[in-house]
Amino acid sequence: MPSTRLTLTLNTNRTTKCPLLIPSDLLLPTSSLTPLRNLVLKTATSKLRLKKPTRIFDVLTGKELLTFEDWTTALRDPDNTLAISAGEDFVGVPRKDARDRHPDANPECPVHVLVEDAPVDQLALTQLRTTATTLPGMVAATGQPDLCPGTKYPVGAVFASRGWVHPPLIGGDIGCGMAWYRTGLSRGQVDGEKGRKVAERLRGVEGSWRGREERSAWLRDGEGSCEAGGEWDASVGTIGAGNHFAEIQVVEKGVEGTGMVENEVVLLVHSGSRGYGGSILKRYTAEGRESLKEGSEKMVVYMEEHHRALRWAKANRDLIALRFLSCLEPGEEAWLLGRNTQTDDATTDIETIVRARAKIQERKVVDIWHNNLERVNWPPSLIEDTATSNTGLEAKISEISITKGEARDDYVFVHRKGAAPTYDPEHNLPLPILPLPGSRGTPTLIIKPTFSEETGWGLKNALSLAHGSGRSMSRGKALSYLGSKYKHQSAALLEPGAKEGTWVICDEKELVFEEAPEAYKDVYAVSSDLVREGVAEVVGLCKPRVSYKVRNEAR
Ligand SMILES: Nc1nc2c(ncn2[C@@H]2O[C@H](COP(=O)(O)O)[C@@H](O)[C@H]2O)c(=O)[nH]1
Ligand SMILES: [Mn+2]
Repeated sequence: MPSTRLTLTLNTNRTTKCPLLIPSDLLLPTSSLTPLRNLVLKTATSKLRLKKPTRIFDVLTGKELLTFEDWTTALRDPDNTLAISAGEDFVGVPRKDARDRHPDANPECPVHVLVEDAPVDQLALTQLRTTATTLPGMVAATGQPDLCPGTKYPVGAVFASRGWVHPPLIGGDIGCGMAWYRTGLSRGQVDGEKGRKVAERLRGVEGSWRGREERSAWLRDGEGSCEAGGEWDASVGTIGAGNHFAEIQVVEKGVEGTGMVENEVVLLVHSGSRGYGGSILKRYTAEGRESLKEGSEKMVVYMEEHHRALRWAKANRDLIALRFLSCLEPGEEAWLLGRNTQTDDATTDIETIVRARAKIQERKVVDIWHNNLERVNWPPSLIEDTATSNTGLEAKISEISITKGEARDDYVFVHRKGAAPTYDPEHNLPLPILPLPGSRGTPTLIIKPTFSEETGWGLKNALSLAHGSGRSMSRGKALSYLGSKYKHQSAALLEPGAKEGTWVICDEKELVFEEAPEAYKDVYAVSSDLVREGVAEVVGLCKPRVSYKVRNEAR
């Protein structure tokens, strides 16, 4: 039997590869698997420079090679590739062959990639294309310019499907999103050294907010209660780990009529459904079946739970804003509720809580979910309406048909994972502005979605835009590379380099490096891709002054 040729690649970076010839005597049914495994792992150590390789996956199927049968199946395909892992699970979406393809998969699914200037990782493109062509029901996929690789599915991506929903595509942080709130401060109160004082005032915003009954009252909206249960509700009003943040920004270039006024100060809150969303996803992926058929009992219940988590996430952002405003505008009575009382069983009358939540809405400029699922009319089109059709494009685009379809072929489920919507689902109207944040050290652009015949009225961008600049380095890489680059200067990463810089509150050492501005792509490259593709305009700009991630309040 001739020897078998294959390729080894890093599980976490498919661009690093090396060839390997397996001698035929290692593949006899009577052979032990140990020499074969050792040869592969040893080659990975020497040629791929992987320090401690322990697991081997078939890239085609994503299956870990454990038994003799696994090995023979994997080596049957000429030139197959094995992904070598240092212990982590398989990264990416398996490319199943035609025999295994789901009957509702669409190998011809159109994939738009709106990227030219922004750098994009090959693994993210592979994840985007593989997901679009293998999961059932896919009708369109779009890679936004902030596209980057996820564990299995990409971030900065939008997938539209018919007849199926896929909970893992939007991930566990259901309802994560961003909201801008106006504050009563002006730039003179946050520029330069003043920013340090403002940062100092941001205390009492960690840990559970007040008592159970007050939280329960806060978690009521126009649809009733969106409580998740004591365990999860205790975290409402908290920012959470990772790259969630609340940031005080100066509006450098405002946008008339939107609440973003030049030289005023706004608060950008980025948070989601905390542990609650993750607990939902876990239940729907526990059995390994990740796609839900439309109309099945499981899908209907998932959609209900997902909707509740979206509402919870909004209530969370509003409560974070209340807690921050209580520090920023201490004399304002409406925000007093944001302060924690000494005892957990103290109660406030429900009226006060309802009033405070209403007051927060008055300060809100925009609030979007960037991890969510939505049923929308497809393909997007203009509704010909004699009342508006002669009054110019602006009037026409407010009539884009987004959620009105009834027949099955009229609508799709848009899955957003790290992608902002271009319209307000509640009022079914295009959104006037959206935040496009860069990082804690770079501007947040104010962008306006645009619609035109050339973009298929939103088809090309799947009615979505980039939600940020996206990572240029994985967390792991940022931690090791930036951690050693700034080894003796980590404190300097938390202070503004110049008058216009940012005071950063981040009492978690690893997060300082993982979330450093250098770990993100250039926000201007992302915006120029959106503008060139004809899906957005840049209409204004904010700059960060105080960025709050996490504070050890005992200090
Ligand atoms: N203005 C700030 N922007 C930030 C910060 N940290 C991250 N980011 C940007 O937000 C998005 C969020 O991405 P998500 O996938 O976690 O939702 C990210 O792409 C960055 O561009 C910050 O501290 N301040
Ligand atoms: Mn997010």
